[in-house]
Amino acid sequence: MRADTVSRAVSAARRQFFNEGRPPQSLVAEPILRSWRRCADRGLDNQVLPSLVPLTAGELRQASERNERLRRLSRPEIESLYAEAMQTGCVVVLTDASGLILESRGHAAFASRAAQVALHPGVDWSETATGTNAVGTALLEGRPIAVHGGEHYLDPHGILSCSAAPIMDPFGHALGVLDLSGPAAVDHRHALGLVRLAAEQIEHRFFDDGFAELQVLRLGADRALLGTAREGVLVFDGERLVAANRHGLGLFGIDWSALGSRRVEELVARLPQEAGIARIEVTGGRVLFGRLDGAEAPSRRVAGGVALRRAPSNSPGRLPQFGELLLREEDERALSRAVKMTDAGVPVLIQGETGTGKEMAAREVHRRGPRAAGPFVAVNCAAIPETLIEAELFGYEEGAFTGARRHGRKGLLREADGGVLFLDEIGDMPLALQSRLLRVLQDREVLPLGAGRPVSVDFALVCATHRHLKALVESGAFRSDLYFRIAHYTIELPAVRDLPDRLATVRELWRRVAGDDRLALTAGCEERLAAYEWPGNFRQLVGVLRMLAALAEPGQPVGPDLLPEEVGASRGASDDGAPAVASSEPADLDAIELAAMRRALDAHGGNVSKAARALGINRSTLYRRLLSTH
Ligand SMILES: Nc1ncnc2c1ncn2[C@@H]1O[C@H](COP(=O)(O)OP(=O)(O)OP(=O)(O)O)[C@@H](O)[C@H]1O
Repeated sequence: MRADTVSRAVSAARRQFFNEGRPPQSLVAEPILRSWRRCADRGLDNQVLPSLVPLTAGELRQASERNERLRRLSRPEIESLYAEAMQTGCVVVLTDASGLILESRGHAAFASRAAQVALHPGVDWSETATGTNAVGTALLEGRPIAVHGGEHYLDPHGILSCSAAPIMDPFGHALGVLDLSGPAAVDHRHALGLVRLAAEQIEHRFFDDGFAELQVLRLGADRALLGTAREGVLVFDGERLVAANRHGLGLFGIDWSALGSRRVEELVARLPQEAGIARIEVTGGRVLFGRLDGAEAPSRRVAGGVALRRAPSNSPGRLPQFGELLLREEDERALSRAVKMTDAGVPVLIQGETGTGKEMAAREVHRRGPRAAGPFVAVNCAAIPETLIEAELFGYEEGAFTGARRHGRKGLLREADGGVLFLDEIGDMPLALQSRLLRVLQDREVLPLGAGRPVSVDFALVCATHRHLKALVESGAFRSDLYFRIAHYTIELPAVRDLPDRLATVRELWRRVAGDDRLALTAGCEERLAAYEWPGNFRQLVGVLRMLAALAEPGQPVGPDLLPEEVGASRGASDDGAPAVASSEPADLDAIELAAMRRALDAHGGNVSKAARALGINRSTLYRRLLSTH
């Protein structure tokens, strides 16, 4: 009903704007209208999907390499949004600073529909290229934005509903955009809040390294915020403010243009002199809680920050662990043996359902083995288009085929020389390529396309699959000789539902994810998490825990009412009597979002502009959300 009203308003707005050439006052939010105007001024035709040529796989890889830090720091949030995307039929998208899609993961059914409008890696989603859309418009507006259905400039994009948040570095430059996109017909009202929180988490991670020589002041109106992504962070080089996160700037009502010019004394009366958390007087006589880490406070660094956020890695009574992986003891032993196997040149095959940690295990085997100083080259055999996989793996010489790069390409097998080659989803490798791979493994030589002579290679091989490889061999879909070549030593990673003590697993993962003793799960919430079957295994479980940590109110235990519906319903037992949210509080994400908006409004005396600013959304969005809930 509400969605109908909104989409009727948007249809009327489109009619007025595109057919009658007049501005649709108040029928769409201001940023959308601004964006429509920009597109119209550029002469973009709203009825035609422009032909967007995606980057080649090689060019995309180069773009990914250029954005390696962004991708690395975004990985945990992409994992948790991926879990969300799988549950809500969406895809999660990461772009670079220009709007080029670097990664897109999520629900296969929607991903293929999205691909019809070129929402896939290698395509430019800047506003200039694709008209009003969440990614491009968030980049231009410099803030999170949702663009639903007909709010997109191009008619064919009406099938999409997208929420995006720019990821800003500590100096105020956009590094990329995180986006959740799904079908327009489905109401994704909590998506914007989730991407905004995820972007904040990523931005916060940029302060974990790179500022060792400087003074890093962490501030919050509530001491429970310190150490979380919601703390304000200000970095001083001597007296001068040189970097900050948006919460830090927001506390003083300034923006990134203040970097380089503001001095310490213009912001705080006095930096803390003692280790640990102190009360700090800031401009205007306000008192905040703060902590100083940094060059001139080495003892403070030890006593203060890092320990608050990172739980000690050697706490007593820990579960068996291989690197970051939580495992059964027998799996830990099996993985230690795998390190010896790769050392001895024996290929290792890791089997397990999706999200059981196959890639993490392979990386750890590389990290612990004698080839740790060499490269780790991961190839997802299911993700590379069949037509490209040969060139990608084996490389080619200059001029080998039309469209080949000028100087040829080395190929991933040769890139892995001296290190570990990880062939993920090996069960999906086309049969013809299986023969070529087998030859490489036998001869330890690669023959690039168009090359006269083979080139010798030396890598350790780790393969992984979620498929039952033996059954594929029996059905003829996988070569038996290749199977016997790669499956000398096989490890089967367990599904979460098969772990011996799921409660202990949930607790240990929560300890890592929350990283803070002040964020606790209620016993009822823990029980439901332990009782659920977790079809997406650790990936899904970690994703849900990250979502809970992001939604948690500091100082309040997290109850089962914040759990996704299917997880919350996993057990009929009553809660432990210590619910995170009082029983009068709402029970789903939309309602939680609404409660957060109401609280923000209360906190700002009903001033919508201030409340919207505090929530990181624009005023008209806040109005729209509040009005749509009546
Ligand atoms: N055993 C584990 N202990 C802790 N976290 C885990 C474990 N396994 C997986 N994870 C979490 O799940 C995420 C996904 O892991 P990974 O990519 O290694 O799984 P996978 O089995 O290779 O999945 P897929 O088959 O879908 O590619 C990791 O980033 C991590 O957060």
